[in-house]
Amino acid sequence: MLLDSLKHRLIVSCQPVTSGPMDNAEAVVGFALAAEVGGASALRIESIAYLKAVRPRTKLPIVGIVKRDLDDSPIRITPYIDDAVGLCEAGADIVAFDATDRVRPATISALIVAIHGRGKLAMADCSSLDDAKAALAAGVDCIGSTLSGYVGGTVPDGPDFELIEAMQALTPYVIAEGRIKFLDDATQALRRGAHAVVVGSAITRTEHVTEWFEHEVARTARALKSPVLAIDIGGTKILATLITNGRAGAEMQIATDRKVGPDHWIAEVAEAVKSWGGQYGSVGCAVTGLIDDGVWSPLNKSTLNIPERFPLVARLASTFGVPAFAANDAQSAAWGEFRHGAGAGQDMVFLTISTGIGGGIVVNGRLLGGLAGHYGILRSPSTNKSLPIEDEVSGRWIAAEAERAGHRGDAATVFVAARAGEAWADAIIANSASTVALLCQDIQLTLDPQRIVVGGGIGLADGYLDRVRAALPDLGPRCKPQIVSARCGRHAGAIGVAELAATAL
Ligand SMILES: CC(=O)N[C@H](C=O)[C@@H](O)[C@H](O)[C@H](O)COP(=O)(O)O
Repeated sequence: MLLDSLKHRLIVSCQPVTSGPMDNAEAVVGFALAAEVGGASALRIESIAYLKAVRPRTKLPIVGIVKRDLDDSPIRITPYIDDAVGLCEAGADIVAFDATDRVRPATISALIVAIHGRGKLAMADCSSLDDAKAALAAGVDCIGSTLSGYVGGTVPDGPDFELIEAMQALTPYVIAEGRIKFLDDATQALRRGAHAVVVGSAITRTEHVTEWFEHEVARTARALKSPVLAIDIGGTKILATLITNGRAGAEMQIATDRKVGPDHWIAEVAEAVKSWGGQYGSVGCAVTGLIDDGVWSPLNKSTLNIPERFPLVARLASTFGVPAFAANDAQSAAWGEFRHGAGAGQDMVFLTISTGIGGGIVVNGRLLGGLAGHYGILRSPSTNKSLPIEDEVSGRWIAAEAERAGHRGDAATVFVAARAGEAWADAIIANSASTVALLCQDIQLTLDPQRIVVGGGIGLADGYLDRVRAALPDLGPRCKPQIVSARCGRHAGAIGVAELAATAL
């Protein structure tokens, strides 16, 4: 039957926005013929008049509907028997009607009798699985997800894939319809079991499509010109800066008072940037530790002792009076490098090697959140399994090793000594670099990123990355990580979190 010929095919709904400039037969016929040229397998046409205009111009099957706004019923699609009859007579092959469980002028059974009596197929536009069950029990030939999201409450953004998937248990003739806007929506609908897919607005409602683009363009324009207040809270210092489109403007820095907590740090920053009030529209905060749903928890209390589950985003929003966003600092820096630095828009892993080790992962153009990239606390099989890897690599470890070798000083002094040819210092740096080399190799073998971007005081110390590259195991050229130096410097976290905030908010 006709429905079988529509298996895995595209149906284009050509419905002008009522009273809009396209609300005339000529425009509807134009859209219908353009859809046919483009390869549509069927059309969905609204109103008897437009169906009569389209019918003689194409051999494609047509799903016909009549839309009405009734005073005494919320039923909008083909509410009356006369509508169904008129559509059949105007040449519809399938007549679709509102099958929602609401006060209605004509029963579902009566509509089906009228449609089947004229040799046409009946399609139930459903809002739920219960609608679909009732319509099938009454004898419809196919069911659509058309009205999901339109029977009360806020209309969701995307298609109702769950309903589409669940409907398959009832019949093979499930038509995915409603808010299918992107190529991926259409293919997903088919993968999740739809028999055919209807696209309307995204193809034929130029007013809507224009609006979608305009909205995004205006949003981006706002983001590009309005600075974000970016705050980077680290174990030793707090940096606040105004970031506009990846560039740092005014900035201030204060030492992190480790004896107090986040409420105090936020209050301190608010006081220090008071004069910037009114210049920014949102705040982004990069922090050491874990951010889940705007809530901040420590991962390593020795880096910074913060309470469990601190409501960071809520506190920032109430303190600064603008929408707020927060992310882990190394993940933020990864995003900063990806968008404006050495990542160059390629899939990458970022490592910051300084007092400890942090990291972030960008895969398929998306920054992974949660725990992803917290390499510092990894217990690597290639190193001492009982210790986090940062305890065999970082600035703290380098200084501690130096002391064990009888040389007091910080990591920088060890680098100076190594450059001066001191064997003890050279051995410590070589050890740290070879552990990082193994980490980079493990990263390459798990994620195969296009580049590994390394930053941080140790990572960017003169000659360090060359040592890392030299210490990579020889697994052949295909397995070799591309290790490059970070470019956003100390602003990487701020730049990244500002951009994440601008996008998320
Ligand atoms: C809810 C309702 O009245 N839906 C109508 C049903 O015919 C049309 O307005 C939609 O355009 C059609 O379903 C296609 O959906 P979308 O335009 O989202 O691709």
